[in-house]
Amino acid sequence: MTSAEPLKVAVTGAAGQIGYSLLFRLASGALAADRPIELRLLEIEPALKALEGVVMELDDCAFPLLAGVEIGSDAEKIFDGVNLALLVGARPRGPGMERGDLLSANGAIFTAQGKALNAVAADDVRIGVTGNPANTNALIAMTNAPDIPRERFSALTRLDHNRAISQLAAKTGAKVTDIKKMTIWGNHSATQYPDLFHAEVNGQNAAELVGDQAWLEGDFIPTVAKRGAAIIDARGSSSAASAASATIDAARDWLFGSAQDDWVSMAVVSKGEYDVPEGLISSFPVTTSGGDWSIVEGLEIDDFSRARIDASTAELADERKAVTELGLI
Ligand SMILES: NC(=O)c1ccc[n+]([C@@H]2O[C@H](COP(=O)([O-])OP(=O)(O)OC[C@H]3O[C@@H](n4cnc5c(N)ncnc54)[C@H](O)[C@@H]3O)[C@@H](O)[C@H]2O)c1
Ligand SMILES: O=C(O)C[C@H](O)C(=O)O
Repeated sequence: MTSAEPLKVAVTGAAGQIGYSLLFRLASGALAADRPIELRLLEIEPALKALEGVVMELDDCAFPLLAGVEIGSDAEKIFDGVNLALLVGARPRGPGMERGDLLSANGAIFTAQGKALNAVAADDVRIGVTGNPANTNALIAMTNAPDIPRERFSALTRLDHNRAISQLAAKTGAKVTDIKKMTIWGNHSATQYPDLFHAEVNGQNAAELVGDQAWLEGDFIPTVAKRGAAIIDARGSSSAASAASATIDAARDWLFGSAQDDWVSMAVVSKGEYDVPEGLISSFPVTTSGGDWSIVEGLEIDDFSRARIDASTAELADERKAVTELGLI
């Protein structure tokens, strides 16, 4: 496709909270500043009226880059020819729930959407899953789309990555732009492992600079891993604007490339890297270029990190077992 052609971007759950932030940023050029965009918005039938209202608002912004908007509840129509599918639509958790509690409620959405993408998406499609439990939903969609290369599926851990950068910046007094090579390993859940041992602050190793293992274990890791729950407690509903922002960060870097001197966190299918069981969609440090990601290899993993990566990937293996038993994959 030539760069003058609109990028066709599907968003599911478009009438939801995240959708309300995401659509306006997509349409205003946050994904591709010089490329027209066509939005394909999928919702369940009862939410289509609300979605019509959101489309009126999109119209009213007169966004120069917005080349068209289509809405509907038929996934095969909405996904037809899409270059990017952002799968956001799923029920959020409430207070006291873990994201894994949503497996049976949300899993079935991703079998149907995986099949529809398999049937009608563009050959170059990339699929980013934000709806929770994101890693296992991405696994379900990937397994139900056998003709789409497995590398085209990713689950969102960029929000966790951004949260970790923000916490480290606050601790060290650095700017967020001074922080590089942050990594989130594992599941987008409370078992995730935000890793400071490879992160850098102005080129200096972050764990050494902080020099405070008690803060790292007792403050930094739980604050990042439980941030979603803290926001639910404070706001009464789950993170939305920050989730939309991270969804765009992740898609932009995937499609158009990440910085040469840095890496980002993406949950992608494992080929056994860092002893993460093959076939799980687990978060890794990745670089991106030309629409492809590659896992940063060769990092030394000490016993502390190993135990945390293993705990989170064990949870992912349990989730895979659960959705296998539910007949979703
Ligand atoms: N990975 C992350 O970092 C991250 C961050 C925040 C939220 N989330 C998750 O994103 C999801 C959406 O959150 P939200 O706050 O926007 O929720 P929301 O309830 O406000 O919106 C979800 C929307 O999805 C729609 N939907 C339900 N089933 C659908 C289907 N089959 N097809 C299309 N649309 C469908 C609903 O009608 C609703 O409008 C939740 O699962 C939430 O937990 C993930
Ligand atoms: O925590 C949640 O349930 C929502 C989201 O996954 C988040 O991390 O904010």
